[in-house]
Amino acid sequence: MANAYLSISRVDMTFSRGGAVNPVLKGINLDVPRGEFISLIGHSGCGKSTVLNIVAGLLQATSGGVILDGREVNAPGPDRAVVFQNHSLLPWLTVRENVALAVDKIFRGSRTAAERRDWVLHNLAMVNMSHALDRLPSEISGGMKQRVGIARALAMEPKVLLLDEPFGALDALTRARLQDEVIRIQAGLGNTVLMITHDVDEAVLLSDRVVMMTNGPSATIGQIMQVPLARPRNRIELAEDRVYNHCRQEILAFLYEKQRKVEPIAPGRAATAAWPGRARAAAPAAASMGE
Ligand SMILES: Nc1ncnc2c1ncn2[C@@H]1O[C@H](COP(=O)(O)OP(=O)(O)OP(=O)(O)O)[C@@H](O)[C@H]1O
Repeated sequence: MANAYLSISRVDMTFSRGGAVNPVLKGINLDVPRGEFISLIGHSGCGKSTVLNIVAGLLQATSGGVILDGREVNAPGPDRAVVFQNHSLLPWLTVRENVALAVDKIFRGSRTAAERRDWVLHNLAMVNMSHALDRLPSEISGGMKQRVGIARALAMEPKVLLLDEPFGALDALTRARLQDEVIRIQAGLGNTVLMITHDVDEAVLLSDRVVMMTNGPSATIGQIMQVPLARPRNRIELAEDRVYNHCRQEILAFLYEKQRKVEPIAPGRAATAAWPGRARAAAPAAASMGE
């Protein structure tokens, strides 16, 4: 793609340990223009985090590589901020200090102390955390911790924001509220985002494109779907929207029909099932769901 900002080219990844070889990714190609919001969806264990970690520079691909804004990625850097499912705030620092640590590290040479302080406050205000600046991570809820993690990532002004199931550990209502905040922030900032999710609605609601991965081993991109929904998006209005529901349907069909995942049943497991009377009836349904 001529206008690719982030380019993942011919990426293969094989993990080897003690003679065992695990070919996880095969031929991953993805070009992302600047400002695009991409979701990566696929069954558990197919290699989504491996893709994200390669883009983050935390893992080196076995072959192929990643180019971001014309430069090859081969180590972690401040141009790629990662938000993980479980917050990674330093427990002995307050909300404000956690964000300030990253801001000071990146902008010490280019912004004054007052500018950096204002920038920390601005980003925490953006995620509605101004009321808890001086609290420790242990004194705030899980959703608030994720907000601080998002503020910290945004404050770094990364070229690409990498979100690894950022709302995965939250209850449904908190998750919805945070998704709405990300929609609002994204409308203003237009970040380039690569987000891993297991949630079909989340993928459709937030993304410009949804990238669907095949099952491993040697997982690859099976399908890419454009989400032709105007922004800003409103979850309540979209619930009845024909295009929204078509997009949902397409992802569900990919995951549960084309990439139907059958978990292997260990020898002898069926016979020793906890509910012997129900084992035969329950097995097919359980086997069809990878996630
Ligand atoms: N550092 C590593 N060393 C060895 N194997 C790894 C490493 N990281 C991932 N794997 C293996 O690669 C495969 C893909 O893992 P990965 O975490 O990327 O999948 P995923 O799709 O993100 O899974 P989930 O949705 O459950 O988080 C798994 O078989 C996993 O065991």
